[in-house]
Amino acid sequence: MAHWGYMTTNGPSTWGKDFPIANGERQSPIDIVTTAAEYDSDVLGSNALSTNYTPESEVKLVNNGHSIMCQITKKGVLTGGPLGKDEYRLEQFHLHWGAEDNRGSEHTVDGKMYASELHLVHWNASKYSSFADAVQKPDGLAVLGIFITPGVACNQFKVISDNCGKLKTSGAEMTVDTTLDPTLLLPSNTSDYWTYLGSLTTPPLFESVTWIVFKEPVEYSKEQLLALRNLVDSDGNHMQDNYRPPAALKQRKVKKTFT
Ligand SMILES: NS(=O)(=O)c1ccc2c(c1)[C@H]1CCC[C@H]1[C@@H](c1ccc(O)cc1Cl)N2
Ligand SMILES: [Zn+2]
Repeated sequence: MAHWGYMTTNGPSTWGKDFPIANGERQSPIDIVTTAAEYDSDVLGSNALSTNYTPESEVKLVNNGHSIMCQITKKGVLTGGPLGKDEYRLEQFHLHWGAEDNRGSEHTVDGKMYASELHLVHWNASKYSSFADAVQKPDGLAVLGIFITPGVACNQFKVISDNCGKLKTSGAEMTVDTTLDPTLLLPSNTSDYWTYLGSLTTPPLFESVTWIVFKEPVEYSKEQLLALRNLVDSDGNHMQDNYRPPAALKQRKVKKTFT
């Protein structure tokens, strides 16, 4: 099969051919039905989700043909909440977005799509020796999902959006000599989130992700969203609508930390 992508010929509806797990029991993203989510108090209090990220001193950006990715080199740790005592290390972050503001996120909330969704990908460093070792394990990964809506510019995201023009083509990489604190990419409220067991949202679709999706969206400016839409993918087309539509919930429950 031609390399997977998001076009009619190689998009999400065709992925099951090469990646049968596409129709698995714990696929992502999902539509979050807010009234069906179960309040779970034990992810609060002492066991609150906690991020302890070290600001990057230089930023490594990669156009990997499907998204724009920032490879993390410092030792950022995510723990607590649904992750219990396990410490998950920040490996990279990337985004998904639409051709227009009315679509682009992967998770939806009662059917509502946001303009984009930022993913901070972590691997379970308490149990596994590397990202590659963790990527296929059922408790191997944890991804923070942050909804993005058009509004004021996000200053911390400027280092990415200001450099998209230099990362136009698939495979382009660059290192920017500036600091970036991943904590500042998170919404101000990190206590209210939904969480469920799911998968990577692109091939290889491994069912190894504990998803944590924050309720509060963050704002990026129109220009910052346009910078993403001007990237070029591995087929030479504008990198837009690089989101997978929601998969079936099947026998899963979504938990929430707020009433
Ligand atoms: N939308 S997402 O956050 O669910 C997502 C989906 C697929 C992949 C990733 C993130 C990223 C995360 C780190 C690995 C990378 C990628 C991959 C690359 C090389 C590999 O050998 C394996 C993998 Cl999984 N694939
Ligand atoms: Zn993603």
